[in-house]
Amino acid sequence: MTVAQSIIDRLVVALDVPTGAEALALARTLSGRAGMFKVGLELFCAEGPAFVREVQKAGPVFLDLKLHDIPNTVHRAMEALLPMNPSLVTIHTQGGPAMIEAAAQAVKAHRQRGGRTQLLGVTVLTSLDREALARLGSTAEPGDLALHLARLAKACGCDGVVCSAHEAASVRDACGAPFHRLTPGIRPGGVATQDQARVVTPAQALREGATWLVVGRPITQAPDPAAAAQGILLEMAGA
Ligand SMILES: O=C(O)c1cc(=O)[nH]c(=O)n1[C@@H]1O[C@H](COP(=O)(O)O)[C@@H](O)[C@H]1O
Repeated sequence: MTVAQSIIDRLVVALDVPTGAEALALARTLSGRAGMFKVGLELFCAEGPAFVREVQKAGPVFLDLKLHDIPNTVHRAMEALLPMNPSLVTIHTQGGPAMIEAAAQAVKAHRQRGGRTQLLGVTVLTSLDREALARLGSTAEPGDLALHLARLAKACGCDGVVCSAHEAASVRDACGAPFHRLTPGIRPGGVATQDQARVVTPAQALREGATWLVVGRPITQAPDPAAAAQGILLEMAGA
C-alpha cells in the first residue's frame, strides 16, 4: 500500500546514532519514508554544520539543539546556526520570555532575508511525569504546565511547540491550528517505552492533532528500519 505524501511529511525520524556515517546511511535508507530528519546535540557536536548540509541532501533537517541560556547568548547562538537554514530549530521555553523573544527575533530576521526556519519551544520533556516535576519543585500536572508554556511560546513569537501528543489537542485549541505541535514519545503498540514517560501510539498522536511525529529508536534500532518506518506510516495513514 502506498502512503500519501501528506502523511510521510508528518513523520520526523530522529537520527540518534553515534556517527555521521551511520546517520547518513540511515537517512538514505529512509529516503521517501520520512518528511524530515532530526539532528540532535550528540551528532551536531560530533559532526558540525557541514554534516547538517550533507543530511539536507537526503531531506529537510530539524536541528534540535534545545537552546537554554541567557537571552543574549541564545540570540547569538541562533544567529550562528541559522545560516544552515534548518527547517526547524528548538529552544527550551523554560529559559523564560526574554530568552524566547531573543530567539524569535533572530529567526524573524533570518526569514526576512529569505530563510525558511521555524522556531519551536520545548514545553515539558516527554521523559518527565508528575513525580519528576515534583522532584524539580513543581506541583503542576505535566499537561497543564505544557499548555501554559505553549501559550507563553506563542506570545513570545515561536511558530509552535514540542509537547507530548497527550497535550496536542489542548495546545491546538488554545493556540490555534497553525501553531505547530511536534510530538516525540511515540511508541507503536508493543514497543518498549524506554526512558519516555508520556507516550502515545502513532495513530493516536495524529488523532490528537500532532503536526509532526518524532520517532527515534522504534525505527533506528529496528532490525529493518525502512520496514519499521513503513509500519508507522501505515498506522498513521489509518488514523
Ligand atoms: O525535542 C525533542 O525532539 C524531544 C523533546 C521531548 O520532549 N522528548 C523527546 O524525546 N525529544 C526527542 O525525540 C526523540 C525521541 O526518540 P525515541 O524515544 O527514541 O523515539 C529523541 O531524539 C529526543 O531527543
